[in-house]
Amino acid sequence: MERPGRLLLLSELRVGNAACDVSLCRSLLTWKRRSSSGPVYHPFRPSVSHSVSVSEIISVREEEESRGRDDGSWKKIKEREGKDCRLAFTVLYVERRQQHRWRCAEVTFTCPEGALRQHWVGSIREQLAAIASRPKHLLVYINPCSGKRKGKRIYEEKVAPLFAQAGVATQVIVTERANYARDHLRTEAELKKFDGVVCVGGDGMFSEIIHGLIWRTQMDGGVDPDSPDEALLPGSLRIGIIPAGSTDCICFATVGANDPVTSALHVIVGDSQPMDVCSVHHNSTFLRYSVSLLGYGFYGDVLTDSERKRWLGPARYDLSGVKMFLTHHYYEGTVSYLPARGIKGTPRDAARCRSGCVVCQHNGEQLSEKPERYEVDEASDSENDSEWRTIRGKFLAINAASMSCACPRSPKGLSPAAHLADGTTDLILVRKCSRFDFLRHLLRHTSKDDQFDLTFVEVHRVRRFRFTPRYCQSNSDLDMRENGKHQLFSQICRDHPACGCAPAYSSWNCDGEILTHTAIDVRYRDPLGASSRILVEFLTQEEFIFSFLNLNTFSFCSLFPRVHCQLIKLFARGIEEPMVFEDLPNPCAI
Ligand SMILES: Nc1ncnc2c1ncn2[C@@H]1O[C@H](COP(=O)(O)OP(=O)(O)OP(=O)(O)O)[C@@H](O)[C@H]1O
Ligand SMILES: CCCCCCCCCCCCC/C=C/[C@@H](O)[C@H](CO)NC(=O)CCCCC
Ligand SMILES: [Ca+2]
Repeated sequence: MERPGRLLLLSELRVGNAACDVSLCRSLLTWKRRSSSGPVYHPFRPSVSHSVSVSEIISVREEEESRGRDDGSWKKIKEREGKDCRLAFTVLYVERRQQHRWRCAEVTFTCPEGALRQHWVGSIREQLAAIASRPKHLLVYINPCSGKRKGKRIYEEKVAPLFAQAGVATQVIVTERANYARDHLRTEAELKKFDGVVCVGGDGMFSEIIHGLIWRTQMDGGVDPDSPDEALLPGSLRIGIIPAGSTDCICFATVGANDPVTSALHVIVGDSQPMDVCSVHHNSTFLRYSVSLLGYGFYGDVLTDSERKRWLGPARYDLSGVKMFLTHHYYEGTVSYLPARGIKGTPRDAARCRSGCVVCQHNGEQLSEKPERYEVDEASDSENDSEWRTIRGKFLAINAASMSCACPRSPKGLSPAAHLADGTTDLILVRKCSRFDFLRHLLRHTSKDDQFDLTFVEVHRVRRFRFTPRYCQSNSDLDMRENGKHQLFSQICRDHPACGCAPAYSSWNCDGEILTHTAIDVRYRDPLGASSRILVEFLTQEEFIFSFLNLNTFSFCSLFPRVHCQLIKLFARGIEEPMVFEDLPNPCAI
């Protein structure tokens, strides 16, 4: 029962034809039909109560007589009820639908007198204004080329009206080229003016935003993003994703749906979901950040192949997926990893990362409370350290999933028990096996069966890992020149299958972007270290050869990813547990 001291307002108002007891407490707006009201008194029908948390109210508006609906229904209501519409106000709020979708519902209350309406509207607005986490000014980037190229329309038709209703001001930028948003955030955007950044697009667009924001934060804070040992500074701006892409994996895994209206509502109510970010390095060179999948082998090859089929839209992944499955390439090399210690959770848990996840909370606190220990541990990390484990073999896929990677194609994701914000990534190794077995593994991503319960699959929860393809194992940049040539020719052979030469290298799929030599451009600002200079020199030669042969992929030999716990925050709350039956909204309630 609500303590009387917390009750702000209690009135008898009408909702449609029904008289209702309406109350506003500090956190709840409730309206309950009086059991004797309505056209027919029904002694056995229980009076129905609705409650909306103030935190999920989008806005409140005063109804105007002139706010005409086309059919003049306001006039009809007025005549029917004998009421003055100027005494009515409407509350817009979040309503939960199936499959984690949210919609904007509304309820109109009619007051017996104008002063009471003012009191109600004023009180609700005051409550909303007191919610500090709600964004008031957003910077919005729209990728007009994402997915089915509907980003602009989705924003204008579904999202902008909601932001306007909620009084959220926006500066909207339609990108003119790839990396436009990233570069704008890095150099030009006046970030102090905004409470958050929203991207309309797919995972690639989200990736641009985090690259821009994380870079800017490190520059402003004097942190060297190249160093794999330096702790990165968390940014202050939250990021919203309005899904309009082909996979929308980050949106799906943080909200539970890839639905623009749902995502817009999560932004409006000011949700906050921390997320891990994996920084990928080659020696002392930063390459890219990843929040979802860092994949070598199958997913690298699917992505490389699908990029040539962009014109097909989202279907390109299906076609390339089948093609690369039939091709059945495996890659030889060494995986080393640093198992995550002192944390809760394993990749084989039945429990899932859900809204308010205790595993993420626990591990996040653990890492923030003991940063020194974490740093000391990391400083002593080396391949000789007994903590590091090494596996050599032939692999069809090497995947690191920093979160589940759930998406419409695979609703439970690549690593169903992975966590959004626990400071770890799940390293999944799929060893060479028959096509039939690999198909069993892949198909289990779409069913309830456990994709890890197979002899040729292993999964480890790690903080850092390294993969070195066999032909790079000398691991020296100078040797990379020779290996680069090897890579170059195996690439040619891949494109000319008649010669029967299997490629020695795959590409890295980093959140749906191929890790190419162009990744290196983000680090030119600093004086280069000696080994990096050799690498860049090498890359420049390769760039020339690649562009001459029109080949655009390049695989870095040894990659060194490291997870940064809860580095960024999204306008999301994690996937909510399904509601119990009684909580479901009853459309016939009043
Ligand atoms: N104006 C633009 N013209 C061309 N490309 C752009 C433009 N703006 C952004 N891009 C690039 O388009 C690429 C794909 O965008 P995005 O990720 O939004 O869609 P998608 O690939 O269809 O979806 P997903 O990543 O979910 O599979 C990104 O790499 C992004 O950098
Ligand atoms: C023979 C076929 C059997 C079918 C098996 C289906 C298995 C589906 C697993 C889906 C895993 C999605 C991983 C998500 C990765 C994203 O970070 C990335 C960016 O959007 N998307 C891709 O790389 C796009 C990669 C899409 C791969 C299908
Ligand atoms: Ca994680």
